[in-house]
Amino acid sequence: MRVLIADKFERSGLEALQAFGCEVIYQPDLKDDSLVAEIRRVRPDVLVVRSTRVTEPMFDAGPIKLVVRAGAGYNTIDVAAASKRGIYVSNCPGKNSIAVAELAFGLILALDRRIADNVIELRQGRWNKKEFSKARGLYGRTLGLIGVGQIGQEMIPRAHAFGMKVIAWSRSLTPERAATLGIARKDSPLDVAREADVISVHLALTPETRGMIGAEFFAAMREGAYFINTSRGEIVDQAALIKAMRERGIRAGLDVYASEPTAGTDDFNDEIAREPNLYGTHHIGASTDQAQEAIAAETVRIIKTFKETGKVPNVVNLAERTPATHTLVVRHRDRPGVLAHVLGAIRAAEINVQEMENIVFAGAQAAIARINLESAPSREMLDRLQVENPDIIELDLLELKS
Ligand SMILES: NC(=O)c1ccc[n+]([C@@H]2O[C@H](COP(=O)([O-])OP(=O)(O)OC[C@H]3O[C@@H](n4cnc5c(N)ncnc54)[C@H](O)[C@@H]3O)[C@@H](O)[C@H]2O)c1
Ligand SMILES: O=C(O)CC[C@@H](O)C(=O)O
Repeated sequence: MRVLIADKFERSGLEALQAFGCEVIYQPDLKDDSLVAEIRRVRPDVLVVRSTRVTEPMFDAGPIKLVVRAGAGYNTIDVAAASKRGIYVSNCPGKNSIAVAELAFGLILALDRRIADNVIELRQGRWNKKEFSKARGLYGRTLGLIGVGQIGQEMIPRAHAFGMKVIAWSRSLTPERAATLGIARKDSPLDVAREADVISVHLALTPETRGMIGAEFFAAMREGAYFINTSRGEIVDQAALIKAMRERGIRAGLDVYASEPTAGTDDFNDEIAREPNLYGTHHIGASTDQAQEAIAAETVRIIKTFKETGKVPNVVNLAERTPATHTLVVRHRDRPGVLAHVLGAIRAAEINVQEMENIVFAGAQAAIARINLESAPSREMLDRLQVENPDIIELDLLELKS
């Protein structure tokens, strides 16, 4: 199996892939046209990326079967184009969530004590205890989470350790789950904005979350509250944030920006970087040794499983629901030709097959096939099938509940 790695990747992961027989091509600086050209030249089975964008021309350039996002967010991959071609896209959920929560807390503490400004003045040879002695402190304050996925959940015990109360909105957060986590559930992001002293955003970037945190949200925030975003820049309306920083004293800690470069070093001239109320980092949330080792190990597990079983862990682009309306259950003797016979009849009736599985009983004398179909075969067709093939023991048709 040939694996092209088009981003920075841990040595331990490279060695592990080679150890179980993968041919590894490690080209961390490839992107855009140079990546298309390399895919055409190398013809990889698997493409591994971090922030590198994966676009449709890359899928047309070679026989890629699997794209592994060595990280959590996969908005930089054209998942729709992959799905159209039957190419798996997998990610490494939860493997860098502690690192991101640590950075989010670093930003919260830094904003509260204005640590970066302290350091800058000290480096300039200026003692300014008078100015920097003003801080609110975190104890007893309220942290508001927008999104309680893997990272959001890591924020909770850290906030509790600082004596903070936690409130949260997340699209699937139930009151029971909130109670288990020891947090208060809010009905909307705006309810969180109104009640929190510190807000931290931990959403995936999707068409629904793009621009979700905008002017109304910032207007609802408490004057002078802190706003942290380590998820994706595009979730926030940056112009509205800058306005809130200038007019309402909102302090922001950002690790991500809609305009951020994909390369490791580049110019960055976004106006937000010059705002005095911004403490910004360089999309480094996931960049601890621990997190990168864990991401590499998970990437290796995904590729090893694929190589050895044909199955892929953590796939993000399988259909949640197919157009299947019925399941045909075929109990049969485990002999050649039975399933071909059934499938032939289904094809003749012009019925499309969706999912299909065949399980075999101990001793390999009998098996059951479950075939999900886009419409129901007629009773007459089922009766005929059974008469025509003595290896079919029984046929059942189940209607799928919508
Ligand atoms: N700064 C970094 O280096 C860094 C590192 C890891 C992840 N991230 C970003 O943080 C995001 C969250 O990571 P995670 O590990 O917690 O992921 P996760 O999948 O565990 O959580 C994602 C959250 O987004 C919510 N969500 C998804 N689609 C939504 C929709 N349409 N509407 C409302 N909510 C929706 C989910 O309900 C969940 O709460 C990632 O998607 C990634 O973009 C950044
Ligand atoms: O790989 C990185 O450095 C960033 C990864 C991060 O944004 C993620 O979504 O996991």
